Parts: sequence; C-alpha cells; structure tokens
Amino acid sequence: PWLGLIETYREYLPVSEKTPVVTLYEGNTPLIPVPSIAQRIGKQVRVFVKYDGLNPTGSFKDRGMTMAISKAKEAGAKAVICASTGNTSAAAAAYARRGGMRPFVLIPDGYVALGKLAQALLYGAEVLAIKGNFDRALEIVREMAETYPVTLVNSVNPYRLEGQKTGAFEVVDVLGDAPDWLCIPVGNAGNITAYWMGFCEYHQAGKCGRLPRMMGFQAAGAAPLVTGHPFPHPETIATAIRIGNPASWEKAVAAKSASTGEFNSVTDAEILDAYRLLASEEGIFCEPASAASVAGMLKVKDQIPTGATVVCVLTGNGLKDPDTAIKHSNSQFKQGILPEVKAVAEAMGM
Ligand SMILES: Cc1ncc(COP(=O)(O)O)c(/C=C/C(=O)C(=O)O)c1O
Repeated sequence: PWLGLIETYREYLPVSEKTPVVTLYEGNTPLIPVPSIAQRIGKQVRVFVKYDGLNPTGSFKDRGMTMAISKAKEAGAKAVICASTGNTSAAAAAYARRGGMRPFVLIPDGYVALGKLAQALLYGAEVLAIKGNFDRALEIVREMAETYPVTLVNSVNPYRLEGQKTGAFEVVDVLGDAPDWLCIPVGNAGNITAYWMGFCEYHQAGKCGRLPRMMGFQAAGAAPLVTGHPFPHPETIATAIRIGNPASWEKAVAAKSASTGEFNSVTDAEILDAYRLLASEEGIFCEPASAASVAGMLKVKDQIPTGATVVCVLTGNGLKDPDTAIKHSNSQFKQGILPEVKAVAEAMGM
C-alpha cells in the first residue's frame, strides 16, 4: 500500500525515527500519456503529464509540506507561517492543522483563486490578505519568522524542496528512466529546483541513466527568469505564478544551466489554449498556471528531438480556479431551457 512520501522515500529524505510523520498519503500521482497533444508534435515524440493536481490538497505543494510540517513538529513548533499565491497556503493549513499547529498565511488581496481560499479558510488557517503582491508578502513573512515564534514554510525552507524532489523520483520509477525533457511552470522557482535535485540524486544512486533538459516556463507578464530582471508588477491570469522576484532564482538558473535547459515565456492566451486543450482533448483539468508547461512545450516543439520522451508537470487541480474555467471555457452554456424533452432536444441541435 502507498503510505505517503516520507515512508516511501525515507532513505532519500532528511528524516530519522525521531521525526513525527505528518502525512495525508500524498504523492503517487499518475503519469498520464497525452496522445492527442503528442500528435501536434509528431516525430514519434511521447508526451506524459505528471498530474500533481491529484494530491490531497490538490497541488504539488503537499510534497513539500509533509516534509516541512513534519520537521517543524519535530522541532517543537507551535505555529507556521507562509506567503502564498494560494496553493502553499492551502497545503500549509491542511498539514499544520493535522500536525496540531497554528497556520498563518499571507495572501495578495484579490488575487487568490476561489478554491484555494476556500481550503485555507476551512482548514482553519488565519488568513491575512495584504494590500500587496506575493513578493511583498514573502518579504514580510521572512522578516517575521526571524523575530516571532512561527516557523516559515515557504520554499526557502529547505525541507520543502526535499519533499518536492520526490516528484522526480516518481517520474523515473514509472518511466524506468528520466525523460529527455521535463517541462514545468515556474513562479517562485522552488519546484524546478526540486525536480532537478531529485533527478540528480536518482542518477547518483544509479536509478536513471540520463538527466532531462529542465524546460521552465513563465507567464509573459511575470517572467523575471526569462528577461533577467525582476517584475515589480507581475501580471497574469495564471495567478499561481503571478510572481516577480523568485526566491529560488539562483538555484533555478543553476538547474537550467546544468541540465542545458531553457527558460521561456508563454502568453496568457497560449496558457488558456493549453488549459482548454488538456481538458477538452485529454480529459485532464488542471489550473491555468499548470497549463504553462504544456503551452511552453508546444511553443518550442520544433526543438524536441525525434523519438524524445517529454514529461509536463501539471502542478494544480483545475477545481482550484472555477471562475477562470467558467469564464474561459469554449463550451456552450445554454441556460433557461424549457423543462420539456422537445426543448432540450432542440437545444442539443437534435
Ligand atoms: C499551481 C502552481 N503551479 C506552479 C507554481 C510555481 O511553482 P514554483 O516555481 O515552485 O513557485 C505554483 C506556485 C505557487 C506558490 O508559489 C504558492 O502557492 O504560494 C502553483 O501553485
């Protein structure tokens, strides 16, 4: 049976028998082939998506939180704090409450998707919406953790990256080797850093023969790693990656360089096209930011070698952001139909 990430990958994680394991049986998410999307590339390229929206709180953040919260509990923490565009706060709230700790979360007022806010509130976090963006919120919580009795659980906390590297382990465990390309959306840049750590550790342990090119994708309106400059006012419909000054900037650049990878940007239109494509052609509902990995892969598809294997990480569940789905779906939403068979048949074009 699957017992969560710490039990499964204990030998690769900084835990001991003294570490209380706070787990929601996270991980073991499906690696789903997407043949219809692969067809758009051709060249016998195989494409899989790592659907991390199927974690317990609906995003990849659970991988990092099981580690960060378990280690915080081991250290005797009574409260944790984080800044978040939404998913970190949901995961921190769930794991902290399960671990008997108080979660405090700072979010950018007005820019957090409905599902994520619902989670943080119901899990019982103290939700503080600031009149500022994520980058400002992160500055505040980093300063607070220095002086107040709260443990910081953003991805500057090394235990977060330790937990998140397990995504790479699972990809190799299922594929039998690392893919040629790993495509991933990039905001605060913790996840691309963690995946590279994971592939390198597995390669070191002889579990995979190759290392992937790390292909990171940012929203065009929030693309500091692409332009080389921070974005003081990041803007994108993909609110999860509406980040202008990534905390793991240097580590992400190191991963990109060491893997001969690349950072590219995708427009909101390209993100929404991939978001709709994944749902309508592959039956996979991810949130907008996650679709940046597929949008990016399609944007640079001419670079993909013949016969390559590509994995795109889908970082969050589409249910997190129902407003965007309803606003940007291409489906017909016919309302006010008369409650008669004839009327329904007519509306169906039958
Ligand atoms: C769905 C989704 N996809 C991609 C990212 C980018 O990952 P990083 O590059 O490791 O930041 C996030 C990040 C969210 C937060 O940073 C937060 O929740 O505070 C996300 O929620």
